[in-house]
Amino acid sequence: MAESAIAAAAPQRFSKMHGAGNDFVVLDLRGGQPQPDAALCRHFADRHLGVGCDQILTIEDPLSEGAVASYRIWNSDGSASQQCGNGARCIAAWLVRDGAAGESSFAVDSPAGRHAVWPLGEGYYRIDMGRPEFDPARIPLRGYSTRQDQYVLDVHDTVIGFGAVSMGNPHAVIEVDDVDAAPVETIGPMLQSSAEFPESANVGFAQVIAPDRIRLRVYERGVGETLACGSGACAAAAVLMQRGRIQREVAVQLPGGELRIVWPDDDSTLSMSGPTAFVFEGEWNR
Ligand SMILES: N[C@@H](CCC[C@H](N)C(=O)O)C(=O)O
Repeated sequence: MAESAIAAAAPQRFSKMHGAGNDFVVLDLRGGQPQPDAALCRHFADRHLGVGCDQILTIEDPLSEGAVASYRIWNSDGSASQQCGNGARCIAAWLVRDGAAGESSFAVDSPAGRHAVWPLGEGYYRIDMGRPEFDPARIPLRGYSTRQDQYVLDVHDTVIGFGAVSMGNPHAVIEVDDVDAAPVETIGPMLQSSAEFPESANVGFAQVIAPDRIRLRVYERGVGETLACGSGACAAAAVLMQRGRIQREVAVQLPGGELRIVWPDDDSTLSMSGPTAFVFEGEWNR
């Protein structure tokens, strides 16, 4: 395994956090410290040989005027993502604990853009996740020139109907009758590897429980099924709101916890609220 610059500059302090069970190793790289390479990310994420996490989040200097910091997202397989909803809340909590941000609203930058953050108290945060992007070219979803409420693909003789949206990162959303019985481990990787998703996708399985409540499981790109996916919750809510299946404010029940999504209308941005938790602090000495 290749040694990266960050591994050489040991010890590297980190925070272990989670948001609704989606867990993270958080590295403070402000001041221009080097990024971990893909091999080091995989090592951090390894649940037997490393710390164990779904994603590595790196906190860096702000990219836009007035933002407190920026962050990047690395999946457990070492691949980079543009967005992480649960991660955004954890970054916000980390910055508040650090003193870089206060208890009033502030802004952070991600690869997907700038996000307003509202501390809600008791570890809860609301994040402005931007406008859902349904244009197939921008998801990206190949083979379609116009957006559709429902796409239908035949992948290895399995017909899959799904909605598609970008929350900064690509998502497919499949509505199911019973989320407990959803074929997450088979259809998830199948759809991810289809040629129509050139950058793969996070695949959500959503069950409508009531007009203001859904259940959701997500097979994440670069990870597999996680206990919660914040951007996946936003994506599922946006797709089902667009179809008129649910109200514009909805609770999303995930295996690891509950998130609240509000998208007042198609022209507004969508916000996500939910919990954060610090698990432990550590030093990486390899
Ligand atoms: N768990 C995250 C999403 C993390 C990135 C995703 N796996 C991707 O590759 O796009 C969330 O809470 O949004």
